[in-house]
Amino acid sequence: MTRERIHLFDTTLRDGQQTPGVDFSVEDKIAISSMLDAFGFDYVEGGYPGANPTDTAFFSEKRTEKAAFVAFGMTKRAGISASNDPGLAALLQAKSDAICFVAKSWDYHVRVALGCTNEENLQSIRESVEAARASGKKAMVDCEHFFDGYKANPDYALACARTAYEAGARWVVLCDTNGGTQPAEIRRIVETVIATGIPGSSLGIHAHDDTGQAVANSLAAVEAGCRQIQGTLNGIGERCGNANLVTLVASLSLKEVYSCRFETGIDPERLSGLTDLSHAFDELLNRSPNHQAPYVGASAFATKAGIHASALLKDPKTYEHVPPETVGNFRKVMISDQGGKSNFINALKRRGIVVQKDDPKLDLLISIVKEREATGYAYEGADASFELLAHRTLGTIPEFFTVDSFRVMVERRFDANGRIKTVSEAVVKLDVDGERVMSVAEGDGPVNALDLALRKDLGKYQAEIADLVLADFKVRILNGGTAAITRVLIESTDGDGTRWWTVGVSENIIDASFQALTDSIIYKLMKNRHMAGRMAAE
Ligand SMILES: CC(=O)SCCNC(=O)CCNC(=O)[C@H](O)C(C)(C)COP(=O)(O)OP(=O)(O)OC[C@H]1O[C@@H](n2cnc3c(N)ncnc32)[C@H](O)[C@@H]1OP(=O)(O)O
Ligand SMILES: CC(=O)C(=O)O
Repeated sequence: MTRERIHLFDTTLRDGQQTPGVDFSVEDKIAISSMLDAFGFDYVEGGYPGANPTDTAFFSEKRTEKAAFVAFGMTKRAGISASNDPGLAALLQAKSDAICFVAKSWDYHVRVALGCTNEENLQSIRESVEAARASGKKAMVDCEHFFDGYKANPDYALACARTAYEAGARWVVLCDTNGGTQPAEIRRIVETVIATGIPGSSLGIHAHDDTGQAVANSLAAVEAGCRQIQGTLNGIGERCGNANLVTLVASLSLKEVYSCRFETGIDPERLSGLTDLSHAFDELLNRSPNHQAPYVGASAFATKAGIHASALLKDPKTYEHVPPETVGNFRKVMISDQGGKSNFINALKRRGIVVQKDDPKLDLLISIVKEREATGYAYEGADASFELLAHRTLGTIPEFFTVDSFRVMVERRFDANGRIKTVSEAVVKLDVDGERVMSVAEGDGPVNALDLALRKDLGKYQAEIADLVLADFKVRILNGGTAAITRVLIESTDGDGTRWWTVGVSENIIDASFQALTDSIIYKLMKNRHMAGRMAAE
């Protein structure tokens, strides 16, 4: 059976730019448009030339190779001709393949926001589309507030869509601008539009996520006949965002109900790059990826529940709706107090530690983890500390060094110029293979001083930790008041780029930090001996 083509229209650089806190530079736009182009989206809407210097500069060149490069802007203003409208002129001059006009399709908006007559608005739509086509560009019309407009005055909303279609718009896009329309309404209204004679092959859907249903609304529109979907990477966009194209690409490709009927322009081999695309975009925005994002989130294929882990080990299909690798994600069975034996066996196996289900040491390890988690440890986020704890409990770890004592001082004093200075100094005494080692270091703060002192002299192991770097340090206070428990998570990295996380918990922040710091060093020494880090290296 031949499949119908769904055209994917990305508006990350236009509607995505309307997200509070998001502000793209020209360089950002260049980088993002090439990512979108390479991934295989059909249309890349780059912004609104003429509205601001960034967008005008961005449209001074065509920025895509395969995707159609689209400029966005409003239809000509009422009361002036198309040839005299400066906004329209900027759109026509932009180096784009197509123009996507935003047009009012709710008579209430025509009256209140535009202040012109319904007929004048239809004329603006018609003449704008004709002007775009006359300049050799494809025209599309985003019918703003189409669904709300249809509910208020169906004849007028339809007249706007029809005017765009008859003027030669390649796509007439039905917009749920305020994002409140429900999937059943979308389906019914799209079917009605098609019944009036505008074919689904010319209709698009632009859904906002104000009721958390932008993806569902887009799919409902496709089921009803629309063949273009507008959306954004990771669903960014005005207010609650736009339809998430990352989710839509995955569902259209992997869910049989869609994949047997439809195909997109995205090469199936690209699908395994979906997680990377989503995360690379977040990197560019300088924000952490959403762990619970469908398909691509770090938790999308993660479980910490023992019953789930047990079944996953027998067959991953038991708790996965699609194989994680199809979208470039991976399965993660975490260690936590929700876990039973299977969870632990699996987690240990991935670290190269083999233990039998009936081994009493396994029961001991499970009870230690559960006890420790009850006191504030969190091994889900501290793989390396978990691994060390397992080795210690199973008796498979060498004793590299022992800590005799440490001391940290924080002193506030005047420096030689009479300025107030706070100095931290740490002293660490270790036993390394029978040799007593004492190190003293000053640091920016007490934890920094302690870290420097601990790593200053590790006797015969010193050269081995030369490339160890502390990448991140997170402190969490677990209960309020002066007797609060502190959890410290430390992220470390080394010369080969491996990253690992260690944890320490104590009523004293310095003590909690010291535990996490020593775990990090011991893990590094284990790793150097190929006794650790299997999972980190996978
Ligand atoms: C649903 C959406 O997301 S639509 C896209 C919304 N995005 C943006 O607005 C971001 C970019 N916009 C801008 O930078 C500015 O609004 C500009 C440069 C486009 C226009 O700026 P200004 O000329 O100062 O107008 P301003 O922003 O104050 O108001 C919009 C004007 O456009 C008119 N207008 C709005 N939509 C349309 C339309 N579809 N067709 C014709 N005119 C329109 C309004 O009636 C209003 O006219 P008025 O100035 O006579 O009251
Ligand atoms: C055009 C657009 O962004 C909207 O109607 O939501």
